Amino acid sequence: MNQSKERRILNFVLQNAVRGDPCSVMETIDKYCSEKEWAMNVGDVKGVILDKTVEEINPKVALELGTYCGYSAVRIARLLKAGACLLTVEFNPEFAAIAKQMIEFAGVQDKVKLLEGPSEVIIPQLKKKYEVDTLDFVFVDHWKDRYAPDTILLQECSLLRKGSVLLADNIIFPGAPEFVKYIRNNPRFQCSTYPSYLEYMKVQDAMEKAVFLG
Ligand SMILES: Oc1cc(-c2ccc(F)cc2)cc2cncnc12
Ligand SMILES: [Mg+2]
Repeated sequence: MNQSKERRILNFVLQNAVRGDPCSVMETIDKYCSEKEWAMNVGDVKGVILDKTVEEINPKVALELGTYCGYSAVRIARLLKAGACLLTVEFNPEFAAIAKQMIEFAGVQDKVKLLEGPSEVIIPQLKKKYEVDTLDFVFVDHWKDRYAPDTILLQECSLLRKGSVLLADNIIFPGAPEFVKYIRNNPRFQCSTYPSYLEYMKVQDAMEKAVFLG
């Protein structure tokens, strides 16, 4: 049975990156996906916006919606301080299996908890099953038509507190119009837009930062 693109990305990392070195893993994924096969990692350009947001917040508890191959999980986890953790949600079992190996190879597994399942099922479990109180940071990077409902669900599950920060990928391309409409017209969020480019492409994209006001 021929290999998936995600398996080819992982194999390229296993053969070319430095085990235990998150930056090496990120650089190797970016090299493969810009030179050989495009893939929907947040990438090295929007990744800097993600880095700066994580460094500014210095989250103790972070959530990622949409793990894919684990690129942004590695990217976020490498910046987390001792005792901080990232919960990352992936509903596709093949992607989750690849991401698990990617996260372990990068050596950030002690900071990352990979939760396999649909976000609408996992989010309501975070408090009781995963012992989350509130989330300091949420990276929204899964299916665009889940962005708005999951943001509402996070609020309904009391997972946001005054100052919690959401950062959403792809609000221009592929776009998340319902989410943008919801979040920018919601007085409980302070929004700002970060124009950028689609990963590995000369195509405009942007990230939306939304601070929950409580
Ligand atoms: O960053 C992303 C990019 C694209 C995407 C797909 C097709 C295309 F042509 C261009 C871009 C899809 C995504 C799905 N989930 C999370 N992130 C994504
Ligand atoms: Mg994305």
